[in-house]
Amino acid sequence: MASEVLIQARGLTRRYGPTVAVENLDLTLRQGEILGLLGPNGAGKSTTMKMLTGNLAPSGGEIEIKGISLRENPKAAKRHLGYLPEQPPVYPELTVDEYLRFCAGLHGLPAGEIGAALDSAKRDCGLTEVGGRLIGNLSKGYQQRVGIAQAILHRPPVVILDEPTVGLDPIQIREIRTLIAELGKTYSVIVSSHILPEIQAVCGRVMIIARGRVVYHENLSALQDQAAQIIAEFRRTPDIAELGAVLGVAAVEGMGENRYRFTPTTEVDPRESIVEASVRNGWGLIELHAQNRSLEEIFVELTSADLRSAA
Ligand SMILES: Nc1ncnc2c1ncn2[C@@H]1O[C@H](COP(=O)(O)OP(=O)(O)OP(=O)(O)O)[C@@H](O)[C@H]1O
Repeated sequence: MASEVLIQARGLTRRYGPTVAVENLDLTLRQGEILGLLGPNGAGKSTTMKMLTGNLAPSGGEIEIKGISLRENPKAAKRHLGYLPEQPPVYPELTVDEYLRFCAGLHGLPAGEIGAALDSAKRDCGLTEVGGRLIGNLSKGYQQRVGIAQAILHRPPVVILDEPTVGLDPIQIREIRTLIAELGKTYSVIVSSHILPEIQAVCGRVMIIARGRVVYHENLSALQDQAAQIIAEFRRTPDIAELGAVLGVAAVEGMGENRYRFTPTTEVDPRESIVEASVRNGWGLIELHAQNRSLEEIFVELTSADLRSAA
């Protein structure tokens, strides 16, 4: 049985004057998922997250959190969300405990539950030892943990983290990634990043956005499948429709000078059929090899293809 839908956004659009920051974006988050929102700087990730968390009114579209309309009933809908904005909202002059206690009040936790909520959020985020320390004296990685702790204090089913590793050193990045993966066992998470390996490390599903539009939306293994490609070169120009119809070919595109790039289906290796089709049609196959593109290359291709089509 499919798990419960926690966030359902349809046709989300946000304009800033003439700039369309997010355009007609649909997004679904189900129970137990870690969804990655991946895109280059300025793609619209923060704008999307601000809308999803009720911190920015959309110019168009609808958002439901656990079936509650964020527009019609924002207070009830937001109760199910924890949010870490791109700039962590921590107060350097407070201790970790003072700050989390203050946040517990903002989340409306009953006084009798605050102590236990603090203990559990600190435990989940590896902060138990630093409760009495001033936030301003903590490393950036620990400050980020504090930001995450305030997002989970009230144990919301959904946690939304905007670029949680920006500005951290490689060790801190690794620690925060591990923490997000751990959180994914308890919470459903949306995490944004402009760094592909980040999303690869923690997410099951990825949504790639560029210039405010979704350019790819699938699970990561499907993106991995796209990475396997076959390159062929012919003496004579083949019929592209016939190439596309070859057994095992999901897609084909010309690379110029009678070179073609094939994306195979996941079931069948099309190389033998390409050879047969070439012999049958007299295309003169002179080169055929498999090539594995990195996910990084696919990401750049997807996001820059969108830039090209916009231009
Ligand atoms: N308050 C604003 N006023 C005008 N334009 C804005 C505003 N906020 C964002 N934008 C524009 O909207 C677009 C999307 O911005 P957004 O911050 O959502 O992107 P992002 O993917 O989060 O990028 P980054 O990782 O750099 O924060 C950009 O072109 C940005 O310049």
